[in-house]
Amino acid sequence: MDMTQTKVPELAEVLAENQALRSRMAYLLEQAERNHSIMMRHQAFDLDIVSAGTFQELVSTIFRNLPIISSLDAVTLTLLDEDADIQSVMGKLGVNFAEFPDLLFADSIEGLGIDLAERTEGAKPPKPRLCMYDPLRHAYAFPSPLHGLQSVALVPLLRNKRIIGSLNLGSSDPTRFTPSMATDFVEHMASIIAICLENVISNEMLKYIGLTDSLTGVYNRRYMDRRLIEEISRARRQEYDIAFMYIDIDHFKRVNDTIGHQGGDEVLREVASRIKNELRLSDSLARFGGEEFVVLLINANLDSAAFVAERIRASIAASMIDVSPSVQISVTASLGVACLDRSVLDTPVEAAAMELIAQADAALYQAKDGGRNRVISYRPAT
Ligand SMILES: Nc1nc2c(ncn2[C@@H]2O[C@H](COP(=O)(O)OP(=O)(O)OP(=O)(O)O)[C@@H](O)[C@H]2O)c(=O)[nH]1
Repeated sequence: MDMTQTKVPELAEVLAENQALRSRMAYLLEQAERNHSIMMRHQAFDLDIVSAGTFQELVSTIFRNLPIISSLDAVTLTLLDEDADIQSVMGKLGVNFAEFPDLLFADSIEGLGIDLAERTEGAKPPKPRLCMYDPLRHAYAFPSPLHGLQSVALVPLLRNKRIIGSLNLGSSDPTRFTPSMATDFVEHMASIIAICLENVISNEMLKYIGLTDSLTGVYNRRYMDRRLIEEISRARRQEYDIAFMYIDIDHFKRVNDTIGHQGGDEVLREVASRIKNELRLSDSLARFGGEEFVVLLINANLDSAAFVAERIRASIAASMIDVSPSVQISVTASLGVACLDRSVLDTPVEAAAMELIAQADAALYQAKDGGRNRVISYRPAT
């Protein structure tokens, strides 16, 4: 009997084993390549969101890229916004929420996509919840779910163990998110998203505070000076009219003397609100300091600006202002209106802005001089 033959495997066996190893290797290689490509895509995504400079940019990047790089069928983002500050400030900074139907806001932690019953007890931060999609339980996270949603991951967005929102991922594959799966990857992704969100929100809030008047909530002089330059350049390019209005409360010193400084502050707030009610969304209102307000009107010639000014004057004078339950006061205001002269194109924009402000101021002076509680339009001497 030939002993060597029993020890040496058949050639066919070796070939089969070799083939199996090769295909196993090819599979592992393919997996490694796939994982590498996923990792690269996620790294690119991380870079994109880290470099987003504004809230709008960050949110658009998340909604545009995350479904693609993670092969998801649904992505929604819920932000905890108890006093609606985020919505209010972002709205004022020009974020159009209609563009982001998957951006949701919750006024309490219960309104997030996180199942409170499942939240980890004690000081430990809540963990992501991966499970089958349930239209009832997940209605908060997916208010308008796509047809065929099967499994979801509700991932808390945490900053220093504080919940700031929830990232909600959905798939039409029932095995994509299951309770037994490891959650490190989604947790890591959510932590980067949470940092980015907190950064842009704080930056936008700071930006907003620097451009608004803390007493009345309307814009301040810094904002208006900047805006005026932008709008004059645009109005010149696109050939439309812009008008500028100065509004000064009459005898405001007397108001303060009669009802006190705090009462005066209340009057300023109410006057700001009455002016705002008469404006279009495209117009902007700022407090230039003291009892002076200014309005920049887009697409308005001198006559239409004077018409709006008259409405503002009437609304301020129309009814008493409730300073407190027992104190009411009646105030009037004088208004000066001027329109940008678009025929003069050789003046630098900054000089044109100063000129426009000065013209409205001169008209206001005439309104004061003429007896107050009136509107005067600036008409250049011909
Ligand atoms: N309550 C309050 N008063 C302010 C504020 N800023 C300025 N004032 C007051 O506004 C008053 C402005 O008075 P004046 O500039 O003399 O003008 P006026 O009394 O309104 O008289 P005319 O403008 O000529 O009608 C001053 O008494 C300031 O102290 C503020 O933030 N709050």
